[in-house]
Amino acid sequence: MIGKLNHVGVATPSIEESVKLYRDILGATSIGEKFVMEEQGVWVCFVNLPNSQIELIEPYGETSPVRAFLEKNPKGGQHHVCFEVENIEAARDDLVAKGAAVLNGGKPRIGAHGVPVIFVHPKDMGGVLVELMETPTSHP
Ligand SMILES: C[C@@H](C(=O)O)C(=O)SCCNC(=O)CCNC(=O)[C@H](O)C(C)(C)COP(=O)(O)OP(=O)(O)OC[C@H]1O[C@@H](n2cnc3c(N)ncnc32)[C@H](O)[C@@H]1OP(=O)(O)O
Ligand SMILES: [Co+2]
Repeated sequence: MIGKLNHVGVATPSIEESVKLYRDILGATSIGEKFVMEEQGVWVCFVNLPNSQIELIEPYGETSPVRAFLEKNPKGGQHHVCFEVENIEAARDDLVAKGAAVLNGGKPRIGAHGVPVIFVHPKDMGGVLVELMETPTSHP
């Protein structure tokens, strides 16, 4: 069912500080502007790589889903992996039928690429928070 790895989410207490690591230490040359995703409760900034992206995420608002993660991991860390799927509802239905816990009641939200996304609880994915997003080109 899953297709390309779209991005790896990295939680950070400061996008500005993380950008310095990817730019100055690892030499990333294409880094986008920081923007807010209010509904998702995060600030987002993409580090663009030839074959994928690192999605830097910083909490936005009191109810941000990243807050608890940063309390446990104050310096930040790898937070989720995101795979592309052709159809988000079909993917969701398939996962639910297989007994996986799809977060937000299984209701897709619009993600940072402007396409619907869902998340699978890490307890059902061997400790890895998995995001699925509809392939951008397959979406009108
Ligand atoms: C913009 C968008 C995009 O790309 O388009 C994004 O990515 S937004 C990315 C940010 N948005 C999201 O993450 C939305 C989905 N995430 C969530 O709803 C939440 O963060 C949960 C994954 C349900 C975790 O919530 P919460 O911390 O309250 O934990 P919980 O009580 O349900 O479960 C706790 C157990 O899960 C573990 N746990 C929590 N976050 C984890 C993570 N990121 N990776 C691996 N394990 C994780 C805890 O250590 C704990 O393990 P133990 O029980 O062993 O101690
Ligand atoms: Co993401």
